Amino acid sequence: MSTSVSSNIVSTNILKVLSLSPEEYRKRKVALISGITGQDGSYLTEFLLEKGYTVHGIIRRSSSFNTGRIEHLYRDSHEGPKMILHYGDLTDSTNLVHIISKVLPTEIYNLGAQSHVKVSFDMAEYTGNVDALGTLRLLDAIRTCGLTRHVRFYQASTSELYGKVVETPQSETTPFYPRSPYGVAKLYAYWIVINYREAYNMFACNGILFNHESPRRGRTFVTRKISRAVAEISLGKQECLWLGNIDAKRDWGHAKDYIEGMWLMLQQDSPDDFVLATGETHTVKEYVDKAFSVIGRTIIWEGEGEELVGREKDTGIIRVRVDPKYFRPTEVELLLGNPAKANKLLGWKRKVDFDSLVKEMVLADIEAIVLSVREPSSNELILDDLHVKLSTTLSMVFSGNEEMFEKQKVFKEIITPNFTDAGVESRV
Ligand SMILES: C[C@H]1O[C@H](OP(=O)(O)OP(=O)(O)OC[C@H]2O[C@@H](n3cnc4c(=O)[nH]c(N)nc43)[C@H](O)[C@@H]2O)[C@@H](O)[C@@H](O)C1=O
Repeated sequence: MSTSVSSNIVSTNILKVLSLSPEEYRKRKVALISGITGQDGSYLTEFLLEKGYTVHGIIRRSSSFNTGRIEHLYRDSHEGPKMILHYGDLTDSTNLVHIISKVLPTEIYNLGAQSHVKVSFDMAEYTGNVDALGTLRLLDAIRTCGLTRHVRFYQASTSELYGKVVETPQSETTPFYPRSPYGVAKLYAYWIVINYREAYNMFACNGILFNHESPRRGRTFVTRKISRAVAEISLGKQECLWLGNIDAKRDWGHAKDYIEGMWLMLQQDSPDDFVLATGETHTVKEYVDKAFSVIGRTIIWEGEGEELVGREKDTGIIRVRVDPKYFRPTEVELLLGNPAKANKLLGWKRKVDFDSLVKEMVLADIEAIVLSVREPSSNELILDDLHVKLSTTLSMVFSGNEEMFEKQKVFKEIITPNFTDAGVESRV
């Protein structure tokens, strides 16, 4: 199809939908997600598909695969796909206009960002371009397509806006004091959403989300870095974990719970901004302690500052050390959110508590390692050694827990054939 014919179809489509009332238009249930390949994007896609939406996602072109988290949702186009991916980028306005005019979404979730706080100090301009101006570009693309009255817009705002906090706990009325190029870029995005809401009467909301984690969290974020390391340590594949500021306090919830909150914001009668948080705060050190306790080990802390070490009680082995390279030029020391407004107006409440979150992440990482030993590249010796350590770890982790006991059986079924002589011969 030539470009001009395709453009004509796009404009005809827009004209058709503009004749619908916003209520009629919204009945189509079409979502567009930037950042669909990330942790939140993947959970949100599952959630919306379940609710009967057609989900479109914007993905950046990359020479390596970046769709691992949503691969399981992809169906062949001949089966009538419900998730459709488009190449695009928050730095490319023309492309955003084209995607929106083609997709004609009823809801847009702007989850795309350079989201790593430490990296934002190294890539400050890029972070501003994507996180701040990218939000403006999306909002303007909606206007360019004439869809301001039709589309509802969710902005992934963040507790990093509070930065050097001026009050605790932080709520929707707490003043902001961002402490990184990431936080500053998100501050622009927060205000441009409010400005477009007021200036053009758009249904646009900020979800001020505190840290939310899961087994799908990227491995450079501290919770996942720890859960992965603890899993590796339990299987004898790693000896020590190096961290930065382990006294930092965060309000950590489960990403799956927060996804529902995002959607709820767009289902209200009028647009507003909401904090989603657990109302609990924990230090990075507490996360480490809890993660090690999942594999039945206790960490004893010794020393201070950069000399601080975490020693395993039973063996005396140093399992945690501090590396200043992970420190940030300006740090956010404490975050603790007050989700009362979301509780009251959205009926939203987190379901997964801190202990369950840490446990799920550590177990998922153990599982991922177990499954990876099935790769043909593994060799017999490694498998043999791992089998002994794995059996010990599994018994400790799963003892006394009915639900986990079932999982242990599944793990054992998966790995056992790999470790028998015949299994190693035939499978590895
Ligand atoms: C809500 C907010 O949540 C996230 O931002 P973050 O809080 O910076 O997340 P993080 O897991 O990178 O750090 C948490 C804390 O842990 C400290 N920390 C210690 N040692 C290491 C360490 O080794 N690595 C990392 N990454 N952090 C460490 C670090 O200094 C910080 O105090 C993003 O999703 C962001 O997009 C967002 O919006």
